[in-house]
Amino acid sequence: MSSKTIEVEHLSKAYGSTAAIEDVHFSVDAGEIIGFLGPNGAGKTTTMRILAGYLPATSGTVKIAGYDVHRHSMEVRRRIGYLPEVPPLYPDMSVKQYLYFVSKIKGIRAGDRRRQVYNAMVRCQLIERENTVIRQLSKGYRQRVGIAQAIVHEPPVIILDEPTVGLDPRQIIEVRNLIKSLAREHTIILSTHILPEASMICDRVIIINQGKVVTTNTPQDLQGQLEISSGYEIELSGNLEIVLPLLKAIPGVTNTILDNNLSIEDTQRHMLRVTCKSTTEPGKDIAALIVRQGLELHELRRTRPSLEDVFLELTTEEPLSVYNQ
Ligand SMILES: Nc1ncnc2c1ncn2[C@@H]1O[C@H](COP(=O)(O)OP(=O)(O)OP(=O)(O)O)[C@@H](O)[C@H]1O
Repeated sequence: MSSKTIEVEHLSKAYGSTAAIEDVHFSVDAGEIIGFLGPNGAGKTTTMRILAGYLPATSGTVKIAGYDVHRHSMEVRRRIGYLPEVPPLYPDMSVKQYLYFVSKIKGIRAGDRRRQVYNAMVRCQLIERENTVIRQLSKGYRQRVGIAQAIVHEPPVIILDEPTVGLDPRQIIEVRNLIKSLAREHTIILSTHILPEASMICDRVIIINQGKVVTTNTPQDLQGQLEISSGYEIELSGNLEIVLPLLKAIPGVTNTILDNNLSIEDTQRHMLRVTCKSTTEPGKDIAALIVRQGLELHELRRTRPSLEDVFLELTTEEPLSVYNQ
């Protein structure tokens, strides 16, 4: 049996003539926490539902702990906890009643229910609200109940679809902390359209756009992927011919890119982009060189890569950068 806890291969789903996802593939190791990140309509919910066994794929396979979700759906359901976008709560039940109810339909043995419901409530910090009727709970607490129902049968894999959507900032922090606390004992895959959320919680991020996986990487490496954003934007006038090679020779500088589109011919003003290694700060040397060579420096602005840049570069059809090499 493979050491991968989740294996997704060539997964596609079409709704009529709409291809929601196409040839999606990735794998997740035991204990990993993976972010499935993409803009609205990217295919996150479709993928989560197929993984959880709630939606048949058009083609491709998903294995959870070695079991095919389609052919061994009962084995798979025992091993996953699923929080859909809208948690399946019964508003008239108390938290405890609801979790007992769920534990029963999930097939937990009668003798184990009390302990497992209690554990789920402890882990989701629900003990103080165990007798509160669900309709009286805040959205943040309701989401905790949603997570408690996903973990009550102690599954090794948890699938969370947009777990912080619709919560206020304080509740978002609480739910994120709760998810992180679960990561030690579970393999978690969560979908989100919020990039900082993925980078804060996850070991790895899978970016999906228009139904296709665009990249899979750690948040740190994703950041490094867009070196072009690290550098300086410089507005200057004068003769660039001599200065460009000298700029390239400054330690730390990796490239100079002249933005011809923004150059203003008649005033001899140029927009220049100088990229540099993200660990270096050659701004002072760049400015000194420009001035020393007799050019006029109008503006020098530091630009740093952010995960947002990476995300937008990867998921926006028009390239963000207007700079042509
Ligand atoms: N039941 C359906 N019938 C037809 N098309 C659908 C259906 N469900 C989803 N789609 C389409 O499939 C694509 C992927 O949708 P999906 O809900 O999986 O994306 P998502 O990334 O979860 O987006 P969101 O965050 O907006 O829910 C979209 O183009 C969507 O319009």
